[in-house]
Amino acid sequence: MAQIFRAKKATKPSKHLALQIESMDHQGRGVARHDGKVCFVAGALTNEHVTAQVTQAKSKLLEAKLIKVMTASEYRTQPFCEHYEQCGGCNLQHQSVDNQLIEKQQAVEKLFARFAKITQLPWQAAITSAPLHYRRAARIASIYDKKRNTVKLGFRASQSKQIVDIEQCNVLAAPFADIFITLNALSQALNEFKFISHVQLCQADNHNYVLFRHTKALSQTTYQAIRAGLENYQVVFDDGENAVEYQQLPNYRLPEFGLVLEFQLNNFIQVNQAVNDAMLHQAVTWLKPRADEKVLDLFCGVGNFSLVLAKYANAVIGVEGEAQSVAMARQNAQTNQIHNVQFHCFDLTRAISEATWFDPSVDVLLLDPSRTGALEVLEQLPLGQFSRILYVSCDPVTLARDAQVIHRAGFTLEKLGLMNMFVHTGHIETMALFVKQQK
Ligand SMILES: C[S@@+](CC[C@H](N)C(=O)[O-])C[C@H]1O[C@@H](n2cnc3c(N)ncnc32)[C@H](O)[C@@H]1O
Repeated sequence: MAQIFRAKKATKPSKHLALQIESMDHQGRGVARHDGKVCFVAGALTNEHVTAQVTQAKSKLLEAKLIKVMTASEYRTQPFCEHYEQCGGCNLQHQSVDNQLIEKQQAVEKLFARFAKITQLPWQAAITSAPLHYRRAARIASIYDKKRNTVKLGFRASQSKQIVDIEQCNVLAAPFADIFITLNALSQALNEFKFISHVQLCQADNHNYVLFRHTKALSQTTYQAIRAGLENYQVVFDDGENAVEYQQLPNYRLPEFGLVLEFQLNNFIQVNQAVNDAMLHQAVTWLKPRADEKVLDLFCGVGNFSLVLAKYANAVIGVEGEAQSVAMARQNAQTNQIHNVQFHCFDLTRAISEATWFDPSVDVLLLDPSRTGALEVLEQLPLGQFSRILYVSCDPVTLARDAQVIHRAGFTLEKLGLMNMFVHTGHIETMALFVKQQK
């Protein structure tokens, strides 16, 4: 039987579209319209006229790659980093810092109007940060290329699993900006570097830490060579099975509150120290916890908010899902001699009927969830028992969704403020104060 061979269809690159950018979304992408569809263009700014090529088409949405800026926004700036085009890190370097905040605020307004049906937001001044060297913690990927017998070290490329070789990163805390040179030299000199899956950096207040996560045992020679190459840092190793051995645990100080918090490198800590200090100050100023009040701090980590609030309130209950963070929070309460706080380990997506920490006499609720938000717990808590709810959010979509639940429970959004925790990135961090309406 004759076989028919059909020539493979060549994938046609889509033609370039001329687009007028109308606004920016909550991920920092330009938003335009084309043929009745919404089109997202990463790298484009409001009011720009650009050409772009469609990379993904859905029934109502298009995603397009920026080809050329025909008319530039007055807020367009020259990116400061040579890796900007490839690295998935700081995707807003082409936008002035002030304008980043304005656009982020507008993106939050749209989400609140859409999900929570709240308009006229009570904006307060944003918490801002130094634009460079603000990141005290970061994770560097380390990938072994078997074919070439080389190790690639760097950050993930934008929307990809590829690693971008980094030479210098100027948003990292100053002691780490050039560390890639040393790490690359070590990876070339040491055969066993191929067993390293990632390197974690952390500028604590006592030392600068570098953690090497390895998937196979390393020889003493490799341990010593890594330590010798990084003699100005505290080097620690994590084999994924045994507890990491620290000569001294990393810590950070909260000078305004006279606290020192210890943590382990796999615990969550707020990445931008200056913004964290200002955020804690703002939380106390907005909440005004009184000496006769009890506070519930959900998603409490190593006690960042709980221990501060315990200085003002009658008692604080902190709840956190990661056992090791809870252990650190308890230790931090002890070393700081704070006795009116208790910490509980609990997965806050679970039924709170199983919670031993629930106390119907708590007056104030603070929530600081990860990006998935706090819907499960908010829908279960009898919100009417609280007089104030402070929501610290790292995702405006889940904040707006959860705000609807709080709003429906009879609370008014009284204050809202951005916190520019991750300058030059599309991340939006927000603090929202809800106050129970008087009947
Ligand atoms: C954004 S961090 C905030 C931590 C702390 N409030 C701070 O300021 O450092 C979110 C915390 O929520 C915890 N978490 C995430 N999902 C959780 C869950 N389902 N139940 C309980 N805790 C969870 C994480 O381990 C992390 O410590």
